[in-house]
Amino acid sequence: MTTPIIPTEMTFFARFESDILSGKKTITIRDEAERHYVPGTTVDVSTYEDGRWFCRLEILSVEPIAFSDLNDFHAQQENMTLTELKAVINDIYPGIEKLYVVNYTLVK
Ligand SMILES: CC(=O)Nc1cc[nH]c(=O)n1
Repeated sequence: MTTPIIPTEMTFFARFESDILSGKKTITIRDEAERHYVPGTTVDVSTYEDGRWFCRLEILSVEPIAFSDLNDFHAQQENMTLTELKAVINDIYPGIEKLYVVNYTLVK
C-alpha cells in the first residue's frame, strides 16, 4: 500500500487574499486534483500568481459538492452572490460538475 501524501500548501488568486485574511471567505471550492487536503492539518497559503506567502490555514473539512448543488450558503461563505460564485467556479473549472468544498480557519 502506498503512503498518502498530505498536502501542506495551497494557493489562492491574489484577489481573494483580503477576504481570507479578514475572515469573510471561509471556504474554497476545488476540483478533483485538489481534494486531498486533510482535516486537522495546516497548510501554508500563497498567491497563485507570484507564490507570495500570506497566511496559514487549518483545514476543517473536505466535502464533495456538485456544481449544480452550489447554493446561497456556499456563496455567503465565499463572500459572493451565488451568481458570482457560479461564474467564478465555472471560469476556474469550466464544465466541471464534481467539486469539493474545503472549509478552513485562519491560523493566528
Ligand atoms: C489558484 C486557485 O485555483 N484558486 C482558487 C480556486 C478555487 N477557489 C478559490 O477560492 N481559489
